[in-house]
Amino acid sequence: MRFAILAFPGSNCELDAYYAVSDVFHEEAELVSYEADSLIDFDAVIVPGGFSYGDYLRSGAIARFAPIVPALQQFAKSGKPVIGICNGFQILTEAGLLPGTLQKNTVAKFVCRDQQLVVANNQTPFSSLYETGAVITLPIAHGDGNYYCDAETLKTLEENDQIVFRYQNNPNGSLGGIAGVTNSEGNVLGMMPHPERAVEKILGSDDGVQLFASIINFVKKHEVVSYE
Ligand SMILES: NC(=O)CC[C@H](N)C(=O)O
Repeated sequence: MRFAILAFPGSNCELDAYYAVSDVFHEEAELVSYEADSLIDFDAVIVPGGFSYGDYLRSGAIARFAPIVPALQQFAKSGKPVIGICNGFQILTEAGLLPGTLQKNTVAKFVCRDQQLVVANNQTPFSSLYETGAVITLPIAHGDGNYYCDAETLKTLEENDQIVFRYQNNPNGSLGGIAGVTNSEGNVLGMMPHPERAVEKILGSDDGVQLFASIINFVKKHEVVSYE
């Protein structure tokens, strides 16, 4: 299968994602410029972390207008998996592909450390190989990771089982300790922690392995929806 890994000016985690997919999982990966206008022939898209456009205005707020974004929106509509990690999550909320927004951490600091998470839902293309309720460790590294949405949206997220990961010992003030959510269709995930930095024991954790393996399983098990 083929992963597209988007690269915006200021992205800095695209090579980590590329390494995880190609060297650890031996799947095809291609870096796709923010200036491209098509995602035809890809099976999954990773919107990686970083500081797109210097995080000016708001994290992700400028990237949302990049030429690749209409193709990303169309790709997401086709039902194929899209994962936004950290700045990628911020871009997906700004692009209207995920509910809610990411505000400044309540501690008003950039927080960079290993973080325990609870897998809140394993019935998604991104989490099927975890047990629901499992506690996993992934690194976090963000200044704007404080997830917020209005009360009605939170109710919908809970009723539809769209919350995939929650923090233990909430590091950033996120509503309900939310660390990762999907769209209502379940094929777009945004998460602040970095699974691509936790794919080998030597990195301190390999708890991100099941996440990528879940995506690969999902694509290989399902007939690929044709993309127009
Ligand atoms: N690692 C990242 O992607 C950083 C995300 C974002 N720019 C922040 O600091 O909140």
